[in-house]
Amino acid sequence: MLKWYEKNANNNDVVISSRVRLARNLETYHFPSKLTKEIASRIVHEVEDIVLKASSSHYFERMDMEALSPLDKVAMVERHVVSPNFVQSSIPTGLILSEDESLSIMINEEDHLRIQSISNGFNLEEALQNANHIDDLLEEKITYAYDERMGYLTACPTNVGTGLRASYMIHVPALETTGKLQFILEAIGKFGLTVRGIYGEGSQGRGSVFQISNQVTLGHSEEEIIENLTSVTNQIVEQERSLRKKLLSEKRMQFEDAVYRSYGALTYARILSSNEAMTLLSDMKLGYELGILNFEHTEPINIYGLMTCIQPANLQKEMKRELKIEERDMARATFIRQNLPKIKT
Ligand SMILES: Nc1ncnc2c1ncn2[C@@H]1O[C@H](COP(=O)(O)OP(=O)(O)OP(=O)(O)O)[C@@H](O)[C@H]1O
Repeated sequence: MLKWYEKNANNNDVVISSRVRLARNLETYHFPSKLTKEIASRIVHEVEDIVLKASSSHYFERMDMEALSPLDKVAMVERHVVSPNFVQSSIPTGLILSEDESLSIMINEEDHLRIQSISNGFNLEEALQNANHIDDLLEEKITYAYDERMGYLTACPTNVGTGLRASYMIHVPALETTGKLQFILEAIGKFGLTVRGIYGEGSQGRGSVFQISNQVTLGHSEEEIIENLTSVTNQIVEQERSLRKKLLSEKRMQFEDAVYRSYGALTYARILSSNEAMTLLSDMKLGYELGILNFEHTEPINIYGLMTCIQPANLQKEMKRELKIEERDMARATFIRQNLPKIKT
């Protein structure tokens, strides 16, 4: 089965994916930071039992976190399945994952439960629906830590209330190169939103990929949070699209030159770091979406899928062995050459 990021989606020229995550805790236990290993392990088994026994339209698998190699764990972080903190946890953790990796439940991350649902493209409704489905399923069997006045209780006060963080992963090369993204970053806090790098909190944007999400969960309903985020994201999408058109009409030759140079480097380079590859693939994605690059493939081209496969740990998994940095950069260039769609001449 294809992973969510390998599938093609409509309407994903700017919004690559939509994510909802719900933070939940079990009423009868301390938050994870105060748990003994024994209790943490009990929670893992309790939750796994409930989810795996419940009839569900999605196929779930229980991942044995202790059996996974460090490389497997980092590869999962790169694929946005788990957070970096989760794979470094000092207490027993659990992970339940759907086959296409769009749905996951992290057990004993910062909260007992982190339910995550990702949808390809601009589709937060679907992500919310799927997350709520798992939430309802768990709530039938588990009593959550909940306060009538405050809502869901969580380890970090910023998650109290709905426990919901909604986000869009966006590709905004035109806003970034013209410096306009900086203004957006400065203004966005007023709307209760934040922009983070490609791997969430504390990470940098790479290949002009960022994430925009709600900062506060208290005092607003799920619908309000999503409506606010979607309306601001719509404005960003419109600005990015009109800036792309403007750049293309005012500087077409420079634009085409930059796109073809990047495609040329991807086609012929023998050594590529992941940062450089991300920048070149970002140019290629932009050139493809603006109709500068026309590929032989009749099917839509999924460039974000390629961006994921060339990340250090996923590349090593693809090569089925551990590689030193220099070997990795060579393997990345070869992998890209072999998987790059051909342009029509
Ligand atoms: N729209 C999205 N599509 C795919 N992955 C996403 C999206 N938004 C966030 N992620 C991924 O989810 C993970 C967690 O992101 P982030 O740190 O922002 O969130 P969080 O779960 O809300 O955690 P915390 O509450 O601890 O800040 C990261 O790997 C991030 O890349």
